[in-house]
Amino acid sequence: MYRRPRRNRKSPVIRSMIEETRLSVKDFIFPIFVIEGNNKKEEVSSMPGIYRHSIDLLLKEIEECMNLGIKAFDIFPAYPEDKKDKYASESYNPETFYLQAIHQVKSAFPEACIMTDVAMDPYSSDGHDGIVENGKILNDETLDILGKMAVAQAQAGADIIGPSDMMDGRVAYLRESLDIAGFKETSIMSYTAKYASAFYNPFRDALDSAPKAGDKKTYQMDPANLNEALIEAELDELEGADFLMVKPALAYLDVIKLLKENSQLPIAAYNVSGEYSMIKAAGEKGWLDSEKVMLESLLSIKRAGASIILSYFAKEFAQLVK
Ligand SMILES: NCc1[nH]cc(CCC(=O)O)c1CC(=O)O
Ligand SMILES: [Mg+2]
Repeated sequence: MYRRPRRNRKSPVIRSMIEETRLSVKDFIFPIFVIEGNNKKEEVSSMPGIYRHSIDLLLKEIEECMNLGIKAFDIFPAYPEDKKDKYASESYNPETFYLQAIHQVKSAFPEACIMTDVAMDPYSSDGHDGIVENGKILNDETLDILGKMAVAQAQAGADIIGPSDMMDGRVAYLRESLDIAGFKETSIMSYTAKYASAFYNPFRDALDSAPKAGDKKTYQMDPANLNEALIEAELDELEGADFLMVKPALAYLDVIKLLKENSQLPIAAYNVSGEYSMIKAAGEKGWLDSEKVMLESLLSIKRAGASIILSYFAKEFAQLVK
């Protein structure tokens, strides 16, 4: 035997020299939930270790993360039912607490990178990402609301807006809306290939944003499809997206790899709520070593081709490598 691959595995030093993939705190965007009020920190029941923070405590949380080297955050609002309506009007109300939260975070930490979500669901009384009319989710009529929402978020200080609703034509529409409003430098991270996944449930618990009727299959992609992700990617590139995102991550590593091979844009992957909760739950039961499984899972997402990982594990990862 002349070829013995095991020689390169014989010691920790050699193993670490030949490591092909390395995770860094710089790879991460940490999704964080914000609620109205003061001095509030509520744990999401289906996401142990993940909280909804009022703005004052959100600032503290972000400061802690910044000190750990996490510099990018995706902030999501949880609104009470009485603030929701059919047209998600609260989403672009300049007085609304979410926009204030973005403004305060950006003022306190100008060097942080703040991403926001552009979709109707946290503000929609129907719990859908678009306007619902006779059981249909309207595409073009929804774009106008998304445009107002994106401009309001950019105005509040968002560095990157993340259209997450899978409406057609939204990247072009938002690019134009932002440019006309003078926000030429606001980036767009498109949720390019976002699947109609059962892994989003804990997130919908966190925001109380589950659809009141029906599902999201007429806008989010069928988990069976791969070619369709290429169509979505091509359109988002043409429409002016700065980053392409795949979501969820772990059950869609092939999609991450495919987009990486077919686009020169940076690829992001969203390691979603259910992927987090599964590992946490098995860890709590003592069935898995959740820390090791976390590291292995995050590594697999990067190995597949994602240069940016949105993950609820971001802070824990940073604490671990500190
Ligand atoms: N458009 C809303 C949105 N933005 C991010 C997620 C899910 C994130 C997660 O599960 O962590 C969702 C839920 C959905 O599409 O129903
Ligand atoms: Mg699309």
